[in-house]
Amino acid sequence: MPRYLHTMVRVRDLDASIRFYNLLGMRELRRREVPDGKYTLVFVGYDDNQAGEAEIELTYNWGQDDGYEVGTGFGHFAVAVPDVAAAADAVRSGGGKVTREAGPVKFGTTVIAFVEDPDGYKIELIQRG
Ligand SMILES: C[C@@H](O)C(=O)SC[C@H](NC(=O)CC[C@H](N)C(=O)O)C(=O)NCC(=O)O
Ligand code: NI
Repeated sequence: MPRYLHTMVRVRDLDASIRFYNLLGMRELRRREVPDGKYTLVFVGYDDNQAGEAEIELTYNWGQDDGYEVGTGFGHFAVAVPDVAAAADAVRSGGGKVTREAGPVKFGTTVIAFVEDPDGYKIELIQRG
């Protein structure tokens, strides 16, 4: 049965990105240095990473520090949290960016919020459980 494994994004500063994803309760699951390709991969996800749980593959191209264009096509990653407002506050107190405060989704009822990682990739927080 095929499984969705990860989404890869290019980042400017691995430590800053990992610190941000730590604010969402994720941690560095594994890292792969590729000297021949001059890049490093860091996979972040949740501690209780069950088989099939999606991960984010942070790719750092050595020396590529001036950023990438996120573009208008990319929307967001989504993370389920028990309390969106509390999760958004945790991001804010940790120095992360909250771009849309907790509240019912437009035209709907599910409580969501949006936060942004250091490279401008958006993460939707969805209230679940
Ligand atoms: C179901 C949940 O995972 C969503 O992402 S719905 C969030 C909603 N999405 C859109 O409006 C998509 C269409 C929009 N024109 C776009 O291109 O992004 C959303 O972002 N709502 C905004 C809000 O503040 O509720
Ligand atoms: Ni969504």
